[in-house]
Order: sequence, then C-alpha cells, then structure tokens
Amino acid sequence: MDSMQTKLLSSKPTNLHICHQFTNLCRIKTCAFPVRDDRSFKLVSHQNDSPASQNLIYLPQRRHRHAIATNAHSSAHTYIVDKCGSDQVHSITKQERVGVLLLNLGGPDNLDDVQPFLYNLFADPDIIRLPRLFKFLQKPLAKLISVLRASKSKEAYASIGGGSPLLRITNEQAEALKKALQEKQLHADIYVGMRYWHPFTEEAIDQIKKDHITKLVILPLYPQFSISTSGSSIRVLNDIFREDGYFEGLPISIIESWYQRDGYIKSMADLIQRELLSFPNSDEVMIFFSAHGVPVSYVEEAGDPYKAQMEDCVSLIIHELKSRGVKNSHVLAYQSRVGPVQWLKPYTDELIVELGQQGVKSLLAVPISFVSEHIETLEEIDMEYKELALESGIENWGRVPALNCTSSFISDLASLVIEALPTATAVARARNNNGNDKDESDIMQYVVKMLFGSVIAFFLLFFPRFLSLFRNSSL
Ligand SMILES: C=CC1=C(C)c2cc3[nH]c(cc4nc(cc5[nH]c(cc1n2)c(C)c5CCC(=O)O)C(CCC(=O)O)=C4C)c(C)c3C=C
Ligand SMILES: [Fe+2]
Repeated sequence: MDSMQTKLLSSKPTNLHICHQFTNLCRIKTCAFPVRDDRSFKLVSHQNDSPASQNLIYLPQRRHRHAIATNAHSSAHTYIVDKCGSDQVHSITKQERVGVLLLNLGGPDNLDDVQPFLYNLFADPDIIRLPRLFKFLQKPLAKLISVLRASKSKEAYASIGGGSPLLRITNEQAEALKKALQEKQLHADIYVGMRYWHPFTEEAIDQIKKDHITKLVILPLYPQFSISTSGSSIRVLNDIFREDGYFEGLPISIIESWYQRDGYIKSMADLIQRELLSFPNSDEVMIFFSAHGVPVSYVEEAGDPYKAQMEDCVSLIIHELKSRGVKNSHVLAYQSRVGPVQWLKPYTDELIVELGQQGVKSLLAVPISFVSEHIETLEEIDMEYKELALESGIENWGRVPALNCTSSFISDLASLVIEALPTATAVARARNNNGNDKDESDIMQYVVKMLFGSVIAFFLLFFPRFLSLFRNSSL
C-alpha cells in the first residue's frame, strides 16, 4: 500500500494529499466514506497499470471528502494503530463502545421462506435496475418473478437440507471475529445485518442503538464491491442514517471492499494449495475461479468495479501461489446468472463444457466472490457443475471450501476492523425532507402504484416474447 500511487482523478490536490496520508496512516486499502446513494457509482481512480496493484475507489461526495480530511487529524489520537503492521489497539478510551456491523445477503431459513426471500431480493432496485420512469413496476415485478422462480429455488434449497446455511455461518464468523478482536485487545459488539432475510439490516441497526454504540465499523462480508451486494446494503444504511438522529454524531467507518488484503489472499492461497494436493496429478489441475456474475450493464453503464476487482483479486491469489512455487494454469468465469439480459462472461457452465472439449482432465473450482458456503457452492458448484464437468470429459473434479471461520482469515478481518477504527467519522447527515421518501409513506399513492403495477405485471404474463425470455434463462 505504501508504494501505491493513488490518483483521485476528480479531486483537488489538497484532498488527494490528505487521502494519501490518511490511508497510509491506517494501512487501509479502501477509503472509508459512504458511497453515493444515487446508484450511479462513478469510477474515478486507477493505480498502476498492473492489475495486481490496481486500486479502485469512488469519488466521494464533497462533504465526505471533507470528512476524511477532518478525520485524519481528529481521531487518530483516540485509537492508536501501529503503523508497522502490528495490529493491536494500543489506546482506547474507556467510554467508547465499539460496534462492528457485518453485512450479508441472508437466505431463507426453510422452504416456506423461499418465495418471500426472493421477493425481497427482486424488489431491491440494486438487483433489478429499472429506469426511473418504470420504478413503480419494481414491486409487482418482484412479486411476479419471485413466484415464477420459487419452485426452482425451492428445489435447490431442498437439496442442501431445506434452507440456507448463511445465517448460521455468519453468526459463527461474528463469534469468531469477536474473539479475534479480544485477542487483539479490542472489545467490540458484533452485529449481523442481512439484506434480504432475517435478521434484516434494520433489525441490527435497532440493536446498535439499544446498545448505545459510540463507534461503528461497517464490514460487508463480500471481499469485492458490487452495486448489487455491498452497494445495496450501504445504500439502505445511508437511507437509515439520513433519517435517524442517532447516527448524526456517530463516528462510522464503512469498508467497501477488502479483497486486496494479504490475510485474505494468503488464506485463499492456503485453501487452494491444500485442495490441489488431493488430486492424483496436482500439477496438471486447472484452477477454475468461479465468481457470482452480475449483468454486464452494471459494469459498463453503472460503473460497478466488481469485474475489475474480481480480476485483480484472482491475479493477487495467483501471484501468491506462484511465489509458493504453485504454477498451475487458471481461468475465471461467472456463475448464477438470472433473467434475460447479458451477464459477465465467460459463463461458468459454458466454460466447463469448452474446457472438457479442449481435453482438460482436472478442474479445481474456487468460489471467489463470497466467504461462506451457500446455495451456489453447495448446490450449483457441488452438484450441477460437477455433473456437467464429468459429462463433459473432466475426469477429476474438486472444489475449494469457502473460508467460513478459517482462523487466518478471521484474524485478518479483526485487523481490518482495528485499522478502520481511526477512520470512523461523524458525518453530519442532513435529514432528507424532499418528497421522494414521503411518497413511500403515502398509502393512497402506494395502493395506486401497486394496483397499476400489478395490472401491468399481469399483462406481461400474457406477453409471450417477454415471458419466453425469462423461461429461456430459467428464471
Ligand atoms: C458477490 C456475490 C453476489 C452477487 C454479485 C450477487 C448478485 C446477484 N444475485 C442475484 C440473484 C440471486 N442471488 C441469489 C442468492 C445468492 N446470491 C449471493 C451472492 C451474490 N449475488 C449469495 C451468497 C446467494 C445465496 C444465499 C443463500 O441462501 O445461500 C438468489 C437466490 C437463490 C436462487 O434462486 O438462485 C438469486 C435469485 C442477482 C439478480 C444479482 C445481480 C444483479
Ligand atoms: Fe445472488
């Protein structure tokens, strides 16, 4: 990090300087400022040309840039984080009550939850991005798509035991993180906020208020940033922070992405190295990184850094493996596409078939976009893709487990939290009194929107081309 040259393309030289100092001081690779909440995320910074050292950051709003500048001077004395890499908290005021909010996606606890869970997911404007004029269709469409998709999803959840393991694993990670922080001399309360199922982000926020947390670190459990994942959760939080007076003075640090951290990269390399040894011919195994996809428009139109971060992440892991003498070939592909639009390519299923045709005999699948086992590792990779690979001529198939509670990984997350503490900034959050949010609470308008939208959504059911698009893409 120290050698990295950050260029804030659109910021003034003074801000550039301060941001530099700030990140070097805290050894944090992501700047901690709330993301823009208009969902048109703007990519403003690249580092060197080399993908391994590329660092992508967003243009913070002017007031946030100011907040960063102020913070660099004001809060460093509260928590002293050793610049030389030791990550123990040396000094902390007794009155402080530190909270860490882990953000995650959430998943259905049982099969009855599947359709309402899918509804919440598709009702998210960061998952189905409709033009402003068609926003009123969001909820009826979510209803329609969730109903159409529910049986397929239920089958998948049934095959992994009838529900998502995500909450259990996230709770275990929270517990492990708490212990790891204690070992580094920081007592913190850990909260889990899920985006689409219980415990919802809003529930976690209520608890944070009840517990009178005085400093908050927000840590999405997604290593790479996407508008559809961390971005969506952070947008929800920003909406809450704008409305709730409690958060006006609360110092908060938001970690947007953390895939570049040594601890994460090394933990991933450890898992891959270990799994390679289980093959009869380790040297000939192709390492197949499989990331959750996003629609191409996220990257090309909305400036989602997800693809660039994913590619950077893969090259960092490969670099680490090479430094250990592991020289296997590798590929990166994207899985789990949904709906009729183009998603990031190559698609995992298509690439597996292609590699089989090219005569590749051994594949090691590495789920790369998520740190817990979930439906897409346990069902999609372990069942669907394994079967496809064997049918396509791949003779040896393996899969790297998710990091879950791997101790080197959790310990690094604890260091990340500690490094983020001095960046926690109280940003004056203006209450939003414009009409947009009031629309939502206007019951009459809501009912009209729902009725009108439902009629259109229903009409779409009888629009054969539209529907067949969804059917073809197995919604
Ligand atoms: C980095 C990870 C993820 C990205 C990016 C992402 C984008 C994204 N997802 C959908 C649609 C669905 N995702 C579903 C489940 C699901 N998604 C992620 C992660 C990312 N999603 C996880 C970890 C999970 C699993 C949760 C669990 O219960 O284990 C589902 C539901 C399952 C299914 O029916 O397949 C859907 C649907 C979209 C549309 C999208 C980007 C726009
Ligand atoms: Fe997803």
